[in-house]
Amino acid sequence: MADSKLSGTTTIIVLGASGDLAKKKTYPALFGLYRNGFLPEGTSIIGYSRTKLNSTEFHARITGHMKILNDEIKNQLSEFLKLCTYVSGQYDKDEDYQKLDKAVEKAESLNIHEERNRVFYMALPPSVFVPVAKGLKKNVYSKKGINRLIVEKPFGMDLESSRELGRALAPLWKEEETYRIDHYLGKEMVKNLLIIRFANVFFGAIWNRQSIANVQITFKEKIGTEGRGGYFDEFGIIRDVMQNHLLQILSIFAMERPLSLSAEDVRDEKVRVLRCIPPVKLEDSILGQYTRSEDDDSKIGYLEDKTVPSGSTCPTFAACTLWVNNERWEGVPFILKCGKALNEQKTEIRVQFQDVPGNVFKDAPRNELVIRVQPNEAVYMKMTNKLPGLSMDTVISELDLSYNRRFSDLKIPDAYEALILDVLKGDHSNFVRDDELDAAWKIFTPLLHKIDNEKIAPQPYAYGTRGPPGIEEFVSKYGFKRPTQEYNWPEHKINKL
Ligand SMILES: NC(=O)C1=CN([C@@H]2O[C@H](COP(=O)(O)OP(=O)(O)OC[C@H]3O[C@@H](n4cnc5c(N)ncnc54)[C@H](OP(=O)(O)O)[C@@H]3O)[C@@H](O)[C@H]2O)C=CC1
Ligand SMILES: O=C1O[C@H](COP(=O)(O)O)[C@@H](O)[C@H](O)[C@H]1O
Repeated sequence: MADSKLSGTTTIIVLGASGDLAKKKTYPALFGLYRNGFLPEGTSIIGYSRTKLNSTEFHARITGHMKILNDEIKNQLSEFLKLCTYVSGQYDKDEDYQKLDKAVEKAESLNIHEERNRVFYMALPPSVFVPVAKGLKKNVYSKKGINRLIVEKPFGMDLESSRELGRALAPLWKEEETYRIDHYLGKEMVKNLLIIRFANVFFGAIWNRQSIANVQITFKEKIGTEGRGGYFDEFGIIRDVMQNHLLQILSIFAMERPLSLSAEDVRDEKVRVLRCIPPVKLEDSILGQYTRSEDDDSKIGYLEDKTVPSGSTCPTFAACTLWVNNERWEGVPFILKCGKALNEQKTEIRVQFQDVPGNVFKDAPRNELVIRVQPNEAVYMKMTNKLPGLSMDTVISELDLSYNRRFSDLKIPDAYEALILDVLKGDHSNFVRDDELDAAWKIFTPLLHKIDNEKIAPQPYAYGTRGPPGIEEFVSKYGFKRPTQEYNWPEHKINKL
């Protein structure tokens, strides 16, 4: 039952409905599902948070980030808003939750179905996860249907706090009722990884230490922590992005073939590979913190942000090399890099293959497979080709699967849309299991404690650059080789015309 598709009356309750995540991600995703007919018939959506808002104010808030491109969408939105109501209340008061329960019952009474399912989405800061999970279980839990609880990251600050959170939630919500979101698992290209790897015989054959020299998983953002400095400073870039999003990508990239595509089989393999990774060492890491831009005065340094504590040593950039000690990967460096206030926005996996053995050509650079998660989803393989003409000169070219050309008529769903739909279907495959979380924290906790306790000074880098100056040397230390030949991607020329 717990893993089945919801039917009957379904109420989605968004806790923290007045907040940033709810307005930027949760409600736009729910609207996307509504427009595409993916919400179960008779769904109601009830927002709950402390702020007192009337219905007009609430609707204005949750629609602020929705793209209303034409009249059809405008009409759909006004129908969608009829499903969305709001209740204000505290996170630690039984009587407020009972008020919420009454509102849910009222919405349910409009439907004839016996079964009454409730999906609770905690778009909340972690400090209130436990009181809210308790209040909901005690006062709002459905006795006549299925209950599901969606929990946002961060799941703790380190191994111990994550276990503590787990111990507090476990007696209230069963593992099969809990959906821990890592929204990168809902991204199209991350979901595609399983298919690229296990449905293509040629990739299957070279996915190992014999062919692959190194793997880089990179997350870059152009914006800094503007306005979020207070929150960010407690966590830093490793907890914000690397320990979750990048490690999730690594685990799917490196895991063995699952027995089946069932959630437990997939997650068993992810856990198994995570357990082969020893804790990251400080010597295998480089930390950075951005300073003022050299050419744009509006781009201030991290420490100049008024929400950041003065003298903070919080890293806004990190590169860490992980080792997967198993038969497939021993000796292959997995370089995870992430940072804010950098030169570009992108998330990609760059697989660099070994040198050509016994090479007879003057300049045959390494092959690379690039899986670009965002923006402009693409899979391309950089290969060496004969330069057309009378010589035997070589040129770097590409086998290119650019989604905007190949799948131009298909829409790539938003990650949150895909994940909320999975919750409605009862599919846990793209959610983080408790033992997976534990294994992920074990890899990063010793390093995080060292950074926090010893206040390891990050290297400064200017806003809008590629990161700390040492990054080049860092990646080349792990065997990454930049080609000596210039590489021109034809689209660059087209864009310049
Ligand atoms: N389908 C498509 O959309 C395709 C697009 N292209 C485009 O062609 C261009 C070149 O492709 P590609 O070679 O894959 O990517 P890049 O040249 O952007 O990056 C290649 C590697 O070199 C590093 N690097 C980039 N600039 C520097 C620098 N100045 N100094 C040192 N290291 C650097 C990058 O590191 P880091 O990531 O850390 O910056 C990355 O690891 C890109 O813009 C790419 O998007 C190519 C093929 C297909
Ligand atoms: O979880 C987080 O992710 C976002 C980046 O998400 P994306 O889908 O826009 O790539 C990041 O900005 C934020 O700091 C982090 O908490």
